[in-house]
Amino acid sequence: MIVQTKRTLENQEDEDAIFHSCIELAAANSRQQLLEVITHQLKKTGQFSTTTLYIASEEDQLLFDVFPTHEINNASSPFRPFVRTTNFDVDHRQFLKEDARQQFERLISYPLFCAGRSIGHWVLAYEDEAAVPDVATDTINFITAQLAMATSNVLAREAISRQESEHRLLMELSRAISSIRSKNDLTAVVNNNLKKILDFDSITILLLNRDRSHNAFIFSSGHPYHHNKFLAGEFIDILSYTQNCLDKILESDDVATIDMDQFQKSEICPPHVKLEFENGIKEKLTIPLREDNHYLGVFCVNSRLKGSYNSRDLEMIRCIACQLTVAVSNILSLEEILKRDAERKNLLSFSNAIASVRNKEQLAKVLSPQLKQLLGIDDYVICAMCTDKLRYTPFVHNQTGALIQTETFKKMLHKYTEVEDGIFNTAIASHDPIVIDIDNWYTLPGPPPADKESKTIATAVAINFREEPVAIMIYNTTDNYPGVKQHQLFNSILSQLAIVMSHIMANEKMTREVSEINGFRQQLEEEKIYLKEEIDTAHNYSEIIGDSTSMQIVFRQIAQVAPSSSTVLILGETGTGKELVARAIHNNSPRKNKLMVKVNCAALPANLIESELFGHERGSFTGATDRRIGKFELANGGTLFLDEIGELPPELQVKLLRALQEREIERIGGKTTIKVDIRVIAATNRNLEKEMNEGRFRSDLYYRLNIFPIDLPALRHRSDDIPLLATHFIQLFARKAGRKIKIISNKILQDMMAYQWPGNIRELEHLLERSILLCEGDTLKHIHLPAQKTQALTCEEKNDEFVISTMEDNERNYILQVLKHCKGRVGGYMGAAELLHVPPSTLFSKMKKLGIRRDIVA
Ligand SMILES: Nc1ncnc2c1ncn2[C@@H]1O[C@H](COP(=O)(O)OP(=O)(O)OP(=O)(O)O)[C@@H](O)[C@H]1O
Repeated sequence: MIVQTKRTLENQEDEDAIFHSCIELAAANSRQQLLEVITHQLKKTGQFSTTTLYIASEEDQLLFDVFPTHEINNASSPFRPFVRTTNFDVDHRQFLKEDARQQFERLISYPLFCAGRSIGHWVLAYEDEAAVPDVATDTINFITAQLAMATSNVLAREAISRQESEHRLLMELSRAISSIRSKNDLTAVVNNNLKKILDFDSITILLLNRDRSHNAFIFSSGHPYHHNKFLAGEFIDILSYTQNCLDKILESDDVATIDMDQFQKSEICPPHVKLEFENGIKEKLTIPLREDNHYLGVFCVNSRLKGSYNSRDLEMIRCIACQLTVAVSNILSLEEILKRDAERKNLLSFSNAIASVRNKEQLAKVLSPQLKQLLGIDDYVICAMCTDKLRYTPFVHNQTGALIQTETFKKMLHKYTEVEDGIFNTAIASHDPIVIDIDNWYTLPGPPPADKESKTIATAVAINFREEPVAIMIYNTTDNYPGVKQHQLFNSILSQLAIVMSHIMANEKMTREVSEINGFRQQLEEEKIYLKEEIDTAHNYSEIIGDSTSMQIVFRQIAQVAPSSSTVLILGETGTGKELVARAIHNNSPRKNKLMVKVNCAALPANLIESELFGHERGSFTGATDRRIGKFELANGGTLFLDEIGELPPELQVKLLRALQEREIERIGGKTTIKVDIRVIAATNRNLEKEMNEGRFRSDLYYRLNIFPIDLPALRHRSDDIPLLATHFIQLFARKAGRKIKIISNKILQDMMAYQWPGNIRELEHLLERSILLCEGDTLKHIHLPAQKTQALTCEEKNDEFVISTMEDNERNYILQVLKHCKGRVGGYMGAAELLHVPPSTLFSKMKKLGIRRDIVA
């Protein structure tokens, strides 16, 4: 109900004034103009002392307050409680301050309606009750309607202009944000642009990386952090934002208002927020910066006043947060790009640095500064799995690292450790670096010892390269594990490292193998020289001289056994020609194009015979610096001549027996058996049967060897061969000495035939060689038979002289004798060819060569 006025308008002048005022009201563009019309024009009509216009906006906003004693302040306005009522008939003065209450006797309130909606009240204050005019209701309605419309117009204009301004500022912000490239740029925008749009005391922007493992803060210039002497720069990088606090903020997903009085008491309140509180911040508004499903950060507005932000401000904060999200996303992406770029550069520099590395020493030299520079790693040991795949051992380490210099670490650098030690195997199984718990460290069986005093912490990372795992153990004394922050770079570096290590390992293996091959080559060279000498020697004795019946038997046996691969046992006193016979068997066998390898079982120390026979692997015994193949392998495809077999130690007799039975051998220290195809010829001057009976020679080996025995007669038992042998050796040594000795006295010959020859043909050979050297003239008149057996003879008589003839002559004469004996028959039963053990065709060609005609003989 509208309060009735006491006085009525009396004349037309007043009506004109009201009409005029209303026209002016309609034309008012601003509060100022509106105020002027009310105070100057309408005052004439209302004759009030002062007036107030309340607008019932959402926030009960006071539009005008022209009370001289009151500040324009929403909170303190005396009419604030009534603006939502359409009228009030209470004694308004009770709401006035003391001085105002005394000043005004009457307050009249007129409701203002616009488009059917109450928009506020027009309150008139009168100092004197009597001064209240008596205005007609129509007139009052007319004026309030005009005033409501004018006020509504001004409010609409203001709203438009405010929106325009906000729009302009947001555009500016948007422009500024679009040019943000770094945290520094963002800080500048926060400081320069936000203040124009929003009223605040300070701003905090929290930036989160994807896994929220660390975050950075950007503080506006008014923030107390800028006054903290420990913190320099516009933003800081800290980990102190407790996860709980962060989760709580992000949970809201919209603007959340935090009462700092309460929050600073809670456990989850981070230190910098406490600092804000201590610096007078009473209210904090937070809103997450979210892009799709990722939280990029949090935007915080800090205020020293509580409840100072209205819904329009909150909308503005949301709007700013949207823009900041774009900026933060750009910053993080750009940082990621720059980080990747830097990592690529670092990786490239790392690749270049280690590209030329060829060995461990070079690797350590290059690696240590690189790991320090790129990842901040000081003390590290890189371990590689051994070839047995059961153990691992340090491969390369920082030789100048402080921790590694300690005695405990030095010891572990030469250790082999089981792969299943709880560290290496765990590191291999894990895709990520594993951090080793220092307390468990001591309970594990094999890991490198840690220095408990230095509080060492180890990080182990493993990588596989071509199924060869290598692990890097990094030691440090802080819990800021190197490599964690630059995980990707770390992994890339490790992958490259693994490649280089595998190259080094391959190089080392190759060098080892090359040296082994060189060893073999050298060995083969030696073998070649040895064999050449053997062959040269063999060639000297390629002819077995002897015509005695016993030698005929030997020849026959050689011819019988040679074509087969049967084992032959040659028995006979020393110097009877056992080796010569062995070589004859080999040269007449299908194996003649391969080697006949001789092993003198008596000439080697017992401990070397095995290696000599079967070979050995590198490192299989002290002194085995290289791999060496044995005589069995060397003779593969040919003949193995085991001279002096009777001297073989019993333990080797077993091994030899096995090798002969299995036809395969095993190198000393070797893990595999090697098949060999050899023919064995053994020889001894001992009575092997007696040796066997007396237990010095294994019976099984004896029977294995005694498959085809050839018994060589002692020279004293075939003395009729002495002239032939003497002729052969005199010719040989005379030629060698460049002499022409053709004649030997019959006396000497008879003495020689009477001599026992304990050294057999070798003794004869040496005696004649010496005698020829001492002989003067072309007749051998003296030989030096051992005195106790015989005496030196001097043969004076010419008719006693033994005429030396050539082999050819001897051969011719002998064939002639045989042909005579066979009555000129060459082939067939009991023909000369059969008696001489040669094919008839061979004998024919021989006869042709020697100029023997059958018919002459017959
Ligand atoms: N029938 C032979 N004709 C020519 N030379 C022979 C004959 N028999 C042996 N010799 C020579 O006698 C020397 C000794 O021969 P060989 O080494 O073969 O005897 P051995 O029985 O093997 O001796 P040892 O038992 O001492 O090893 C050699 O120089 C060899 O050429």
